[in-house]
Amino acid sequence: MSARHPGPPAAGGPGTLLKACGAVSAREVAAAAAGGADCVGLWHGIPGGRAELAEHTARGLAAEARSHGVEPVLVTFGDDPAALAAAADRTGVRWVQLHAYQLPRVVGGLRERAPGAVPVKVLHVDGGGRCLELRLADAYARAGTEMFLLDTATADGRVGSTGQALDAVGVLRIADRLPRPFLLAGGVTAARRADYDRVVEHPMFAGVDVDTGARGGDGELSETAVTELSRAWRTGRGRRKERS
Ligand SMILES: O=C(O)c1ccccc1N[C@@H]1O[C@H](COP(=O)(O)O)[C@@H](O)[C@H]1O
Repeated sequence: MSARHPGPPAAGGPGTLLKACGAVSAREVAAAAAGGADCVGLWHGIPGGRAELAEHTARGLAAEARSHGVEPVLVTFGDDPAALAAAADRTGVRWVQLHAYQLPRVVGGLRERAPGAVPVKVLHVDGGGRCLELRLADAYARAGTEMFLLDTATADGRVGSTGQALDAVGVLRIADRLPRPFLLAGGVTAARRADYDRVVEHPMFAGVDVDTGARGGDGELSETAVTELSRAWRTGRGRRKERS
C-alpha cells in the first residue's frame, strides 16, 4: 500500500482513502490531486472502455500522479497474471484493481510474478445485497489481495461506473465477512455520505472509490467535485441527510 496509507484508516476520519477513477489526461490527474484524492484510477485492459488508456499513456499518467503525491491504480478486466504483471511493471504502477470476475489464482499469479504489486479485488454486489464472490473472499486474501472494493452489479449485468449506490445494510453484512479492508464504490457522492454512517464506522472500511460523482459538468474529473467528496467522507460522521 502507499506510504501515505499503510493500513486501514480510522473510521471516517482524515485517513479515509479517496480514489478518483478513470483519468485520461494530466489535467484530470491534477484536478483529482488538487481536490485531495489519494489514488487515481487508470484504466488499462478494459476493451472498449471510455477511459481505456494505451500502455504508454498509463505510464505517463502514473508518473504524473506520483509527481502530485497520488498513488496510481491500474484498473483492469485482465485475467492473465503474466500480462498483468508485465503491465504493472511497464507502467510503473503497483496497485492493480481487478474489476472483473477474476479468480483467486489470478491474484496469486500476479503476486508471484510481481511481489511488489498491491492487488485490489472488486466484489460485485447486486441490488439485493448479494455478492456471489463473497465465498471466495478468504481465498482472495490468501492469494495476496490487500484490499477489496465493493461495487454495484446491475440487474442486467453491468459492472463499473453504474452510478448506482449500494444499500448500506447489504454492505455491512458483506463487510463483516471480509478478511481485508474495503473501499466502497457505486454511485458514491458527497450527499450520499449520510446514508453510510455505520459503514464508515466499520473496522474494515478503508475509503471510497468514485468515478461518476467525481466529475464536473464537462464530464472530466473535477477539483471541486473531489473536494466536496473529500469534505463529506473525511469529516462527515453523523451528518444530517442532505438533499440530492
Ligand atoms: O465505468 C466503467 O464502465 C468501468 C469499466 C470497467 C471497470 C470499472 C469501471 N468503472 C468503475 O466503477 C466504479 C464505480 O463507479 P461510479 O462511481 O459508480 O461511477 C469506479 O471504480 C469506476 O472507475
